[in-house]
Amino acid sequence: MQSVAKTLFPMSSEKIFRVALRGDGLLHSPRWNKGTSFTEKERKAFVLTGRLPSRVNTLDEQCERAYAQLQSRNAPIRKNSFLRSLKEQNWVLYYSLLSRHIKELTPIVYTPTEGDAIANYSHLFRRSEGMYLTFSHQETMEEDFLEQTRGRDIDLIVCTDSEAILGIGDQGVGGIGITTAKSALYTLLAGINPFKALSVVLDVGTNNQGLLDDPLYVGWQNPRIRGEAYDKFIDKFVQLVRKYHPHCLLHFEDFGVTNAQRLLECYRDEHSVFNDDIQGTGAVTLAALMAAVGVTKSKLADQRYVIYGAGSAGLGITRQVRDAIMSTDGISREDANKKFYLMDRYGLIKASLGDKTRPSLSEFVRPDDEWEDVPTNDKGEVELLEVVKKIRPTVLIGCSTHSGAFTENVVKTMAAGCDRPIIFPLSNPSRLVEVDPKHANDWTKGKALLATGSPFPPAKMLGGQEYVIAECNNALIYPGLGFGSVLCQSRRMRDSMIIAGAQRLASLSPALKDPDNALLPDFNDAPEVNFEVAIAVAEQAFDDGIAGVSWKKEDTREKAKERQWQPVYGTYEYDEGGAQ
Ligand SMILES: NC(=O)c1ccc[n+]([C@@H]2O[C@H](COP(=O)([O-])OP(=O)(O)OC[C@H]3O[C@@H](n4cnc5c(N)ncnc54)[C@H](O)[C@@H]3O)[C@@H](O)[C@H]2O)c1
Ligand SMILES: O=C(O)C[C@H](O)C(=O)O
Ligand SMILES: [Mn+2]
Repeated sequence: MQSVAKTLFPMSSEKIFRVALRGDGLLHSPRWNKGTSFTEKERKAFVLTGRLPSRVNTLDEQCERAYAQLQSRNAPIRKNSFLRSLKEQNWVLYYSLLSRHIKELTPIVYTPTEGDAIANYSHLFRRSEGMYLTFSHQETMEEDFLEQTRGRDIDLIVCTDSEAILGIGDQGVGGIGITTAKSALYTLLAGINPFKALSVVLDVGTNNQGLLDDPLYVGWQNPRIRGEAYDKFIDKFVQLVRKYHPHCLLHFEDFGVTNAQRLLECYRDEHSVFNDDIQGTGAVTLAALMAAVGVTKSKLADQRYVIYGAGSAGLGITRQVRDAIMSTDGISREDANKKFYLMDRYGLIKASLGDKTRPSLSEFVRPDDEWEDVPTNDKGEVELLEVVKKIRPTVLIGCSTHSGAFTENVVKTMAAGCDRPIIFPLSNPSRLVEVDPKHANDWTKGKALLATGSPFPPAKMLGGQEYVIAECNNALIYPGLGFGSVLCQSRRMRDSMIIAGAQRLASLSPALKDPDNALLPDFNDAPEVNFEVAIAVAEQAFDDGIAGVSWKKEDTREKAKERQWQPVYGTYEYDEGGAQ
């Protein structure tokens, strides 16, 4: 695939906008501001002549200047704050710059750097972005919500309660940063109009002691609300979304493991809701696994899976792959369940763990008698090495936040038991990875099929050639899944739509053509890939009879192109009754 930004975002637009803002109001609106790109005619019409230096720049020139300014900052976190400030000033310039340097700049505005920005949110704070709905102010929730959404046709709402941000845990109000990052990627990679997207932090307090003790913390300094009061607060918010924006996609991000699955089940039959950590991660990992079994010329059903870290991502992956095994290989649910060995902080999930495991894991609990002959640690837990020795897994997936858990011994033992071990250390940010892919590659003499959650440099294969480490991050699929459902106004995000998206992504794997190539498409191609995913999702909604639009399935591709927001300047005409 060739450079995507060029095909998706042509560099000129004939669009004419009627705009009501003038002067400073216009220059301070990131939606409308063009900075030095306002034409002579616009400068006169919008009283900008004395407010701007005389030279009119093209968008290319603006991007060149902004890129040079960015390069003068060395630390990724400083680049992150520069780009945040650019987003506050001018959306077209921000997204245009990112789309020209996707692979270089995504890690700056998203994982891993955004993790550092979130962890330091209160200290780096300059300006608010998005919507802050706080438990202690819930009596004004509806007013607060309407204040920012009135008159806006919202397509997408990304929300978090910040309990499990990336792999860095409870981040309190700083979690707003993951919602704005996820939302930015919806625009960058799928063309969701940023004016139609909303980022929301549901501030229900925090159990992060560092934040509770920090005098500069900007969120609600109170222990996390739990139980019925929490459920009511979340429900109040969801019902507002349903009431005012019945067609929008509600994306849940980084909720804690005790709430994520529960909330998804609670609302998915009444609104288009999507949990990225469960469903997005499940879908992208399924696509990577489909590609990997294509390389090993086997089937998903032939594998023995060890899933290390049975939280939202671990269980989401397990269920997604289990469902695919059932539907593509015609195996019963019970038999498909048996192919998975789930592990968590108490070792292998087996029956005698009792209450230590969550009810949602019940289908995958291993019987105790299966493990009677296996040594345990002094707490009676079965550790990863023992599981690997006994099961001889062909697939080992990490989503535990346990950095370094896949030790040399574990990886070498696995490699001794199968020809091409499939090893996906998916924990983010990079420093939490279960094994550095370079080590996994060396310890398996280049035989491992690898994918990680954050970007890593290529490894060297035995013959000296480079092995590109696939970036198995949900960003390769969630923008497309979301855009697909928004496009066809399905009002539900069905499993069948997610599977259609995963299959489309798998069909784009470079490893299909060359087994030594990466398991997933390069991140530079993420816009094109997400576009294809969106088409597959919308077409599936038509097949399922739940597309809510008047056009026909055959028109999906064309409608998708029309619907995409592009980071290019239109032409403005002043109109008192125009857009603000
Ligand atoms: N690559 C991706 O697209 C992607 C997507 C989602 C999550 N993730 C990453 O996966 C990790 C988990 O995310 P999540 O949303 O599932 O979080 P989560 O909190 O729901 O789950 C983490 C699970 O790991 C378990 N765990 C913690 N320490 C462990 C240990 N030492 N050994 C075994 N298990 C342990 C926890 O008990 C919990 O069940 C994070 O690092 C996150 O960044 C990656
Ligand atoms: O945000 C990411 O990079 C992926 C994922 O949703 C995560 O929580 O790690
Ligand atoms: Mn996440």
